[in-house]
Parts: sequence; C-alpha cells; structure tokens
Amino acid sequence: MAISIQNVSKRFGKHEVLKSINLEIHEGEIFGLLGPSGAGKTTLVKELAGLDVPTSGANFLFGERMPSLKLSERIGYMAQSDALYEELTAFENLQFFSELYRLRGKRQAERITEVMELVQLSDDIGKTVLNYSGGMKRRLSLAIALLHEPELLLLDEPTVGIDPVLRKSIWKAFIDLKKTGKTLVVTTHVMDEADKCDRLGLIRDGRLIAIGTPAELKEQTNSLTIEEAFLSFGGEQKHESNGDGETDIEANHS
Ligand SMILES: Nc1ncnc2c1ncn2[C@@H]1O[C@H](COP(=O)(O)OP(=O)(O)OP(=O)(O)O)[C@@H](O)[C@H]1O
Repeated sequence: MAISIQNVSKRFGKHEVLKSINLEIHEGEIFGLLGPSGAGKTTLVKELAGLDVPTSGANFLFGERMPSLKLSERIGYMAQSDALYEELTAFENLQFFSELYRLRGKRQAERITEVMELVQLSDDIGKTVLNYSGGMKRRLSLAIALLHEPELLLLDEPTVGIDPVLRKSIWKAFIDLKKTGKTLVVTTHVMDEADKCDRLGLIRDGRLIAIGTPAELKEQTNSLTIEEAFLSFGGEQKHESNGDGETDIEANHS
C-alpha cells in the first residue's frame, strides 16, 4: 500500500475542510482526486506531502505515519503555486533542488537533461525563470518534482496552463512512470485527464463522495461521462469550458 488515509478530518477555525476521509491508494496506480475548487484536494495532498497535519485521523505513506522526514526522498511533490527561484535560471533551480536530494556529478547532469526533455524545456534551460510563462513554470515545477525519481508523486494540478498537445505528452510520461511501478496522485479539474486515471476519488465539500475506476463510476450512475457521474454522485457541476476545449467541473478556477 502506498497511501493509507485513515479517518482524516481537517479544520481551519470553524471551517471543516476535510471530513472523515478514508482512502487507500495502491502502489503503481494513478489516482485522481477530482472535485470543484475549494473541495479540499490541495489540503489533502499537502497533508500527504507532510506539509500539513490532520486535525484528527492519520495519513500513512508506505506504512509510515506522516509527516515523516525520512520519507521526503521517496516523495515528489508539485504544489499548486510554483515554488521556484524566479531570479535564477531554470538550470540553477534544477541544480539547487538536485543538491537538496543529494544528486551530484554525472547523475545530476543526466537527470537534469532527462526531466527537461520530458517537459520540453531543454531549449529554455538557461533562461531566468522570471521570463518564463505560467505554463513553462508549471513544467519546470514538474521537472523538479521528478528529478530524484521518487516512488510517489503528489501532483497538485500539474497541467494547469499547459496546452493540450503538451498535456498529452505529459500524461504519456505519467503512464510511463506508472509502468515503472511509481505511484501518482494527481488533482485535476479536467475531465479527459480524470478518464486517464486508474481510479478516482470524487471530493465535494471535504467529503469523499465516491471512489472507483472511471468505468465503475460511470457504470454505477449510468453516465456516459465522468462529468455526468460526478453530478449524479452529488458533485457540483457547471457545464462550461476551460478554454482549452476541455470540460471543467469548475470553470472559475483561478
Ligand atoms: N490555511 C488555511 N486557512 C484557512 N482556510 C484554508 C486554508 N487552506 C485552505 N483553506 C480552505 O479550505 C478549503 C479547501 O481548500 P483547498 O485548497 O484544499 O481546495 P481545493 O479542492 O484544492 O481547491 P482548488 O482546486 O481551488 O485548489 C477552502 O475553503 C479554503 O479556503
């Protein structure tokens, strides 16, 4: 078991943001967390990354209770807002994070080349991050999360601001990573991405309202699409487009 979330609740003041979440995520699967803005996805992923703690309940990664420093090398976390040094070049950012993960010498150079090829930023590696577009920053953040070849990737909206063609190639990379036994947890608003996950957890108002494979969720609700299934399970739905021709469950997401 890669992840075991046991009766996790989270409260910010009076606001209960996560409500008794129970969920197990297997090694080698791509698990999608799907839900409208404010549902609690980021809060949950942050707890899994060890950056926040539940008010009650506990999260276990590889059998170890989070937060655990010991596990940080086995986790790659990509936050929703990019944590990059904007005044440095992409290469300098990659070097900095490599050092944190004790990647040095030839291995460091190899990994930097590999991850930048994967996100198609090799030609921009010498540019100052300040001059990167939003989508380029997302891709650089993803490259950094992948640098140390973690067993578990926690990716909070990894493809926001990335065009559909590149998004496709990034998803191909996710599937390749899964084939090598890695576990991926991905939050998304985009329905065609949800369909690519092995299993999905639908979250609304801090509650996990359904868990299953995309096919199961559609079958259970007699739906043709995940979007419809989400609605049947009691999720909020706005039938709008996010501008990329993809359907979003929450179009006003920032
Ligand atoms: N540090 C905090 N203090 C108070 N409230 C918070 C804090 N962090 C998150 N929240 C609240 O928790 C709720 C869930 O937020 P969260 O970011 O987890 O949602 P989300 O599903 O990831 O949404 P989005 O897709 O927009 O990121 C929101 O109502 C948010 O305002």
